[in-house]
Amino acid sequence: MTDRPSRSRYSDTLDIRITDSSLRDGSHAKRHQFTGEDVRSIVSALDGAGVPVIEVTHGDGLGGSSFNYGFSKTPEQELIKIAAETARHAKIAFLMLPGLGVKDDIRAAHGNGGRICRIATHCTEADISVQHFGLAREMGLETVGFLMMAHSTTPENLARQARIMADAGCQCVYVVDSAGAMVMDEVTDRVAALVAELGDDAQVGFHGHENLGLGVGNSVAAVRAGALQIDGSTRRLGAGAGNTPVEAFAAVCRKMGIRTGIDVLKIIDAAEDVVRPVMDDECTLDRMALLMGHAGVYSSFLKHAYRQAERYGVSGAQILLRAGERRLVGGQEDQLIDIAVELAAEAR
Ligand SMILES: CC[C@H](O)CC(=O)C(=O)O
Ligand SMILES: [Mn+2]
Repeated sequence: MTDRPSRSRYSDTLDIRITDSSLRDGSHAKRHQFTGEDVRSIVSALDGAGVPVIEVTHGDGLGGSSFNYGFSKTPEQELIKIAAETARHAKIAFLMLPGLGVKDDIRAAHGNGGRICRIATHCTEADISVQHFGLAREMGLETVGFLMMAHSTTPENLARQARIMADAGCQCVYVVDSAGAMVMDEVTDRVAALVAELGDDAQVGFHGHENLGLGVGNSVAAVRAGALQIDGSTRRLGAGAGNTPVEAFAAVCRKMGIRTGIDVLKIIDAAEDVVRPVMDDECTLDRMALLMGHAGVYSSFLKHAYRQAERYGVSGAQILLRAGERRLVGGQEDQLIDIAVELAAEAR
């Protein structure tokens, strides 16, 4: 990728670039229990199907393995190393949230073969990413910025935050629909605002969740508005109802004449034969997931809400609805416990 990306297509051979996040966003759905063998088999299958970028990290990014977010079964740096040793063509990406991960984690991920550093902040807090983008660029890493919970601010504000990331060295800023709460026009407006603001300074990307069943449709809207990088997860393996299914999106792109470099038949097989057996359950659009899209709740809260509902004998749906009312953001997982305690007290 060059420093001054094309605005009309990703490269000479790709119209857009797809990043598969099954081994990072999918970590939420697996309660962070991926093994080295899971990573080896999934990376091998995705790489063989032509997926150009594969993201591997704890679901909450570097340093996420903790009491608050859930401990990893296998250290993420080991998983990144296995992924980099397995991939023959795909680049390995890793995610970090400043504060949860630290600069030494970026250095370690680079040492283990990670080549794309994706830095995520809440959509109004891009300023906390500045030094991390600086470090990543100094190290020769490709950089991506994630503006999370993008439904919760206006396109204009989001564009201002994207400008902060781009000025800090971010080469592609993503509109991140963390809650799967956006409908097509909202995606179009936000992506278009970032494209207008960033011009040739940085590309624009879109990361969707399926909580309203709109992952593929929203991703198409993003591409139409000028996004050149799109995230998805094979078999939707991601938080909430999962992410935009890569195999479905690749098939839709093929029909629309959008070049992704992904072999549709191979990725369909990988989804069924390799990714599904690793999953505990399908990522489904059930009541809890749909409520998240409806109420604008961070998708990674889903498993936490289930756990606290069971622990305190209260309704998981009520926990999520209150989380939406309070506009909780990523990092406030502990407040789900407070809500569950409150609901239990109210029921007495
Ligand atoms: C780092 C937490 C989160 O899962 C990032 C992400 O994928 C999102 O906000 O959707
Ligand atoms: Mn996500």
